[in-house]
Amino acid sequence: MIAQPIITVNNLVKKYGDFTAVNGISFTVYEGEIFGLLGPNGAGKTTTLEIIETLRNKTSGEVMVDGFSIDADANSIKQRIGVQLQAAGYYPNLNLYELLVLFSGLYGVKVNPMDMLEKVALTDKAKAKYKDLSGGQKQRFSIATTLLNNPRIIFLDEPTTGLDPQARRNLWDLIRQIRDSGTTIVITTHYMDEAEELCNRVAFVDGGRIIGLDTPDHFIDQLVASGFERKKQVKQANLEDVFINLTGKEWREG
Ligand SMILES: Nc1ncnc2c1ncn2[C@@H]1O[C@H](COP(=O)(O)OP(=O)(O)OP(=O)(O)O)[C@@H](O)[C@H]1O
Repeated sequence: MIAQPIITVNNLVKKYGDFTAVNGISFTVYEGEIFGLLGPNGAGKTTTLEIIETLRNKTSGEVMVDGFSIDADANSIKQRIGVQLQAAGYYPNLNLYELLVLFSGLYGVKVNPMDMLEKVALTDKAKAKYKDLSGGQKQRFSIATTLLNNPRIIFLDEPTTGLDPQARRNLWDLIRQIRDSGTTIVITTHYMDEAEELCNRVAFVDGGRIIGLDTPDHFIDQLVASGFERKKQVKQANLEDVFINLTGKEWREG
């Protein structure tokens, strides 16, 4: 099957006054892939995502999402994408079940909150408040909210930052499950092991430009072929493997 483009970004520019945060970025995301935007702090990743999500205005360039232009059809795009809400949007007096009822109402969709919680292994937390969840549970709940409108694409901005090794790995499984069920995923991360593990393709962004775009395997093979060698011989395992081996793989936080 030929991969179909689902997001095309063409020569995207975003200026904040005199400062150019995004400086002529172009890339295509294909249906059904996990696409990673990688790069140092301040590279322009979040700005690029927020423009694609129709949450931020661009200065110039073209963006098409699932056949719709961000200029002409922002509302159609909003209906087809899932975006993580800022934690501030989680009303403190409502429990997870009630929050999902509220958000699905805002989207104008009918969902069974327990089905959504089951997708992210939080059914036993239905009556809990968001603030009382662990870091991993908060991230999983936030991912559940992106799935409410049965989106074609979800956007995850640093979804595993601050999580312990088990919680990260469990979140990777969840993200892969979502991809395997047919949803395209665009993700930013500062963890290269995560990008290598999850992403079908990655774009490196630096200074508002894309400086490389390929599969993780290709990037690594090319670097090795160029004669690159690690300074220190790497051991067969690392401290994270020790952590997982000692503490187990199961979900720790309920
Ligand atoms: N509203 C704003 N006004 C002015 N400058 C901004 C604004 N938002 C972002 N910037 C600047 O634009 C640049 C790109 O920011 P952006 O958040 O897109 O980077 P990022 O790649 O997502 O970084 P990080 O990895 O730290 O999240 C940064 O230099 C940032 O300070």
